[in-house]
Amino acid sequence: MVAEIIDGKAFAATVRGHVADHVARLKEEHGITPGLAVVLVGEDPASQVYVRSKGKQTVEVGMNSYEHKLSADTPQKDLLDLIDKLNNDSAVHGILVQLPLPRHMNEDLVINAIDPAKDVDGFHISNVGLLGTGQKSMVPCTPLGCLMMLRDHHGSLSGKDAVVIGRSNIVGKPMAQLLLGDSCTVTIAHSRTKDLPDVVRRADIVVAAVGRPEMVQGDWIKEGATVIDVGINRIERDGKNVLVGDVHYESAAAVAGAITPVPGGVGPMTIACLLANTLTACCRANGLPEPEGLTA
Ligand SMILES: NC(=O)C1=CN([C@@H]2O[C@H](COP(=O)(O)OP(=O)(O)OC[C@H]3O[C@@H](n4cnc5c(N)ncnc54)[C@H](OP(=O)(O)O)[C@@H]3O)[C@@H](O)[C@H]2O)C=CC1
Ligand SMILES: Nc1nc(=O)c2c([nH]1)NC[C@@H]1CN(c3ccc(C(=O)N[C@@H](CCC(=O)O)C(=O)O)cc3)C=[N+]21
Ligand SMILES: [Mg+2]
Repeated sequence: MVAEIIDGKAFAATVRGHVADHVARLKEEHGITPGLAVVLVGEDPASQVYVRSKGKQTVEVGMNSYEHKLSADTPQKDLLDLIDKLNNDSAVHGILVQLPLPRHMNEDLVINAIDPAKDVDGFHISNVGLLGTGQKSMVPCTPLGCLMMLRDHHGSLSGKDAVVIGRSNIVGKPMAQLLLGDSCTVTIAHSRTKDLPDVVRRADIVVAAVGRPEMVQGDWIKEGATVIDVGINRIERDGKNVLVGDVHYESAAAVAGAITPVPGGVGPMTIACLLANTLTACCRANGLPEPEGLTA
């Protein structure tokens, strides 16, 4: 079997197109422009790259982008004051604080200081609780992007065996909740899982969110399974810096039914879903109907 390549880059462009259309209508009919504030603390080069492309794409879909860059040694109190200001700024509909934060900061405390209605990452405990109980919430962007690609590829996910590798609060756990919501039988694997290859072999859907370059091998994959590779790992190969996923692409693509590439898979969908969430937050804040097909 040669896997179908799930083109996240193209899908993301389509999602951004829907967002841009809706934003244009909001402006025309209501004079409202959605605004996204992105806060970056410190100078991590990878984070700077993401923040730049988020800002660029925000403007491209017609939204306002507000970037706040704080130095790595900023006191936590100053960050909390900034979040308070953004919470109370009616031009700001979405707030994203880029993670990870410097070590002297308490990530849970900072995230939970964001107004849950503006928490476009979906990391606030209120949104986590709403998602876990099947209530309307802000859904984390990376898992939402994965879900959109899976629904697009399969139609219904009902009854499928899904394995999520990784149990982080930002990817693995919310991904598992979304798959459960679509009636998959969900297994969450992690570093203490016994015989991971054997667990993965049972899955119709594999979502890899581990942070270990090319760990998932082709001979772990059931023939015809769908493989979603969330991993973003920068490694050196033949003297060059390259980006690889958590899945060994070549061997997995030889057995899978469908697979997302890295780059060009989950990453672009994550940013498209951030814009979708910002639009959703703006519509909710103004009591207007939400865009269709852009939420879980
Ligand atoms: N494309 C995108 O938009 C995004 C990509 N990412 C990428 O996704 C990956 C995961 O990110 P994140 O969830 O934040 O990572 P974390 O480091 O927070 O979590 C990694 C998870 O993988 C598990 N794990 C580690 N080693 C193994 C192993 N050998 N076998 C099985 N499980 C293992 C850990 O288990 P345990 O809990 O037991 O330690 C943990 O649950 C990274 O490559 C990251 O860069 C992240 C966010 C967005
Ligand atoms: N509060 C917060 N929210 C996040 O959503 C968040 C975060 N912090 N911290 C870091 C991770 C990582 N992340 C990515 C987003 C896009 C790509 C992306 O677009 N990747 C491109 C390649 C980009 C490149 O070449 O480096 C691709 O996969 O094709 C990757 C990774 C969001 N994250
Ligand atoms: Mg983490």
